[in-house]
Amino acid sequence: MLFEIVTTGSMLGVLGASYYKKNNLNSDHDKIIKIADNCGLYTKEEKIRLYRRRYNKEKKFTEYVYKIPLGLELEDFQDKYGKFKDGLNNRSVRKINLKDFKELKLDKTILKQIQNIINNREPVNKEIEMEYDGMLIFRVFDEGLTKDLPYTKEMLDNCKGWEIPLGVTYKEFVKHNFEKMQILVVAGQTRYGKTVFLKNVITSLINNQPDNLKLTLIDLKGGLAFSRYLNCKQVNTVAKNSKETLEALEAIHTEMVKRQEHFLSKGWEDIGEAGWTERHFVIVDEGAEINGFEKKDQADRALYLLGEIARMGAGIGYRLIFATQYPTADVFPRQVKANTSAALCFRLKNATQSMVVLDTKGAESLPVGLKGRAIYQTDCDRLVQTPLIKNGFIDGIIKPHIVMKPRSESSEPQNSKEDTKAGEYTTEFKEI
Ligand SMILES: Nc1ncnc2c1ncn2[C@@H]1O[C@H](COP(=O)(O)OP(=O)(O)OP(=O)(O)O)[C@@H](O)[C@H]1O
Repeated sequence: MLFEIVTTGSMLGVLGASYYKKNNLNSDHDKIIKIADNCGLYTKEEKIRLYRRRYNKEKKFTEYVYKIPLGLELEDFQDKYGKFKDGLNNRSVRKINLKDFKELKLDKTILKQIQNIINNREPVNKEIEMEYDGMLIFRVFDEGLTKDLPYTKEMLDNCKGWEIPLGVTYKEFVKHNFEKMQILVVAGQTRYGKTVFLKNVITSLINNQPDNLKLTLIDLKGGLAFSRYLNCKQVNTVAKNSKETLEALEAIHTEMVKRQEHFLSKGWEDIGEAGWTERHFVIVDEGAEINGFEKKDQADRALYLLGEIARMGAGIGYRLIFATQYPTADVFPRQVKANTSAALCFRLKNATQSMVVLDTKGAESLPVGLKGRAIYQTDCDRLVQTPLIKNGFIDGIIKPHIVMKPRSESSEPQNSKEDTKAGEYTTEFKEI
């Protein structure tokens, strides 16, 4: 009996799926034609004409190739992107999930359960992409960007060197490479995923570069978010207030100046040429708090030092991540903004804030309440879903890297010599 139901169910599922695909193909093409018509994308003599259609099974998209009327160009169609996208997503579809048949309960409600499976409808979530290559290429992806991306070990294994898993777009996995883009600004309204992303960065780097990573964590939200990393051997400092922040930044600055002199004396152009493998990451969570330091001269000094790390640091092995929920012009040290090559921007309050971070509007229009959704800006802007890393997963990864460190009230870096004054520590340069 069970076998019959499952077999019948599977057959219905297969038929349903192929019915869905066939109709889906036709209706998407019909819709594209109709939307183009309604948007005035035709001339007196001609309308767009389908030349070829092909389904890419692996990447799950249908490619429609259209001949477009003379006098129209790709941009005319791209301008109507929103209309095409909404038009292709304006309904729900019957979707039979085969795995639901496996979960059937053998009781008197069985027919009802099968009916529910067959009548199941889900909103469509397609993404489109347009390109011109003598013809207009219209790619309709079966699935748009996911709303939910768990962080996995596979993602981590996929990252090499100084890469970390940044997230996914609707069509690919995206990594951020700190060797190529050494400064990263992270912005977003509260509770949209900044801290989770920073924990992703720290955990990924600890796992992939355990012997080369050095971390200075400046957590001006009280130090709780980063507390689980406190005893990791890669963590040099966790600074939680203005005093500790200044001490840590002064120490880094002193070290940077010495390192620069050393490079000069050796004739090395950068850390690559020096052959040094260590990278020192300075991660600031809630950079806007610096402006709120009690003494203005302390705030100015801290912003200046961060600016110096951004200006001088990249070539000699320093990396900076500056995160804030209040991206106004005065929050960003000028040098940080000027030297930033990448930004990850979650939803922001308004277009002005978006302009500060991305130099363009858009972050204010990201979906309300959708955590982890962001614009990743490098040489282009990409809409991404960032991975959600769970604390249990983090603890498993960092466990082998935890060492017992002496508890100290001060945030003086672990490798500072006892006789150095606060804000000063000695770096021994090792040639390899
Ligand atoms: N990528 C993600 N995917 C799904 N949910 C997420 C993601 N990132 C964060 N969240 C959820 O949102 C909550 C808030 O995230 P997070 O603490 O990173 O926010 P935040 O931007 O740092 O906020 P605040 O500025 O107030 O510290 C998390 O506890 C988690 O439940």
